[in-house]
Amino acid sequence: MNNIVAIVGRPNVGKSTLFNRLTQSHQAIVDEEEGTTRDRQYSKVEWCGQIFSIIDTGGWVLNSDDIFEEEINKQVQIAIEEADIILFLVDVIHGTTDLDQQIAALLRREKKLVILVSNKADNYKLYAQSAEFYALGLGDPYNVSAINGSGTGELLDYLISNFTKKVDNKPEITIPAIAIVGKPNVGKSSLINALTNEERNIVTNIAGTTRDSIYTLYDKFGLKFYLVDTAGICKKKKVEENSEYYSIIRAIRSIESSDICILLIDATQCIMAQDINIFSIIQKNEKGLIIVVNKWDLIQNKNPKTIYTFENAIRQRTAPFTDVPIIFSSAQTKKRIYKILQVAKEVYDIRQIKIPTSQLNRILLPIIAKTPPPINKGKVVRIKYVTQLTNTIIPSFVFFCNLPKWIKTPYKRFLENQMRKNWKLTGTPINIFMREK
Ligand SMILES: Nc1nc2c(ncn2[C@@H]2O[C@H](COP(=O)(O)OP(=O)(O)OP(=O)(O)O)[C@@H](O)[C@H]2O)c(=O)[nH]1
Ligand SMILES: Nc1nc2c(ncn2[C@@H]2O[C@H](COP(=O)(O)OP(=O)(O)OP(=O)(O)O)[C@@H](O)[C@H]2O)c(=O)[nH]1
Repeated sequence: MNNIVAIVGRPNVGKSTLFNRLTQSHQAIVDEEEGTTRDRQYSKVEWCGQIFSIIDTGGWVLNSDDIFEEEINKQVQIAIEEADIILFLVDVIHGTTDLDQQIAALLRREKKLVILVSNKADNYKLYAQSAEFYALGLGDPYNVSAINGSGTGELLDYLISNFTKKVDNKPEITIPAIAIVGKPNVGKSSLINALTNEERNIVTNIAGTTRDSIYTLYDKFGLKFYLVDTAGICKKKKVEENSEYYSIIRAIRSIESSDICILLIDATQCIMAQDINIFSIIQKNEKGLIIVVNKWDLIQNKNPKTIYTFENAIRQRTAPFTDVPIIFSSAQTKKRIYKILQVAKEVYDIRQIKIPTSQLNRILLPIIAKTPPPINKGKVVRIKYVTQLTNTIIPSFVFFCNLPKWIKTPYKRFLENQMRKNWKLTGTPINIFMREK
């Protein structure tokens, strides 16, 4: 499981600029494709071989200039509880404000590691000014300029040198670990209860260190699986219950610790921005995915078109990742809840698919011959053969060709779609790599 880093600070100190700087120029690992829209809230970063998740608290409020101090304080509190390291951003051009002092006071009270970042230090003259931040009582300020990038490499070095070693405590790798995630009130607890009620077969309940995930083993309906839960949840108070930021930061840990995510959406609301946020975290973590439309019992006058309309709406919003099972169920009436587990197991098995090289080439080469990569600036790209990589977490395929760099995202998508048409890869992301040969 990865470390989680949260960026906090008052509006306008440059949180989103720093987030973009850290995630874009230093290779956000999953977003490397050109043309993918990046959301500012969550990303995975790789620095010197270490992968971590980074969250920008500011991303959760639309017009953050107007947000109340109370809201900022709440977010800082959640970050303190849930993140591993906090980057506290201040603005060296503007200097210390009352709100900075309030946030610092909150941060000083806790034991969590806080890195004080003095942003907008675009030149040496400004570096000297950052001395005023010592008064915040959080140690040395780190001078960075999110805009021109200076200091950010050192900041990342320091950040990763402070990571705690995370031991993945999932006991057996051959059993699927399933996380049930979704926005507040969609029915996550109800589904877990429906699946596990009167359950007498709980074999183990392995709790890791405080912030790690808990894996509970179930042996039910002929299926063995772990349900992933996050430690430290129960002490949450009412105030935080409806905060999207809170539900997201909680979801991140469960998602990272699982193989398969069951994303619950509410039938009475269909698919909304908050659902899409969680969906994209699942995608970025390359997990198996099943979308469950819960509370299906509340939809009146269902006819064959109803499901079709729902499915369409979901696939439109989640494009281009549309090869995902969608199940309509009710945690309350228990309709189709076992189907969810069956499909989860199917997706888990699909992730282990091994396609023989001969089969890949027999099917894909004629397709490629018929629709070759487009000629780009006079360069003709020839794909010679394709093979699957072994020992990968998700199915990963290498296409050998003369000019790998000239194969762009649309053609890779075309190849992926062809693979999905010819092999059942539903519910799992796949990797397509181009290599020179
Ligand atoms: N000079 C300078 N300006 C910066 C730097 N980083 C950010 N800014 C500017 O500061 C302003 C605020 O930046 P944002 O990244 O939107 O700040 P934020 O903290 O995310 O703000 P909220 O969305 O309101 O929470 C923008 O005009 C940025 O261009 C920097 O390193 N140097
Ligand atoms: N009609 C109907 N109501 C449901 C169903 N599933 C859950 N509910 C109701 O929806 C409400 C929220 O359910 P929870 O299981 O607490 O939702 P949750 O996602 O765990 O909520 P948070 O803990 O806030 O994240 C409760 O009142 C449930 O009784 C369903 O399938 N049908």
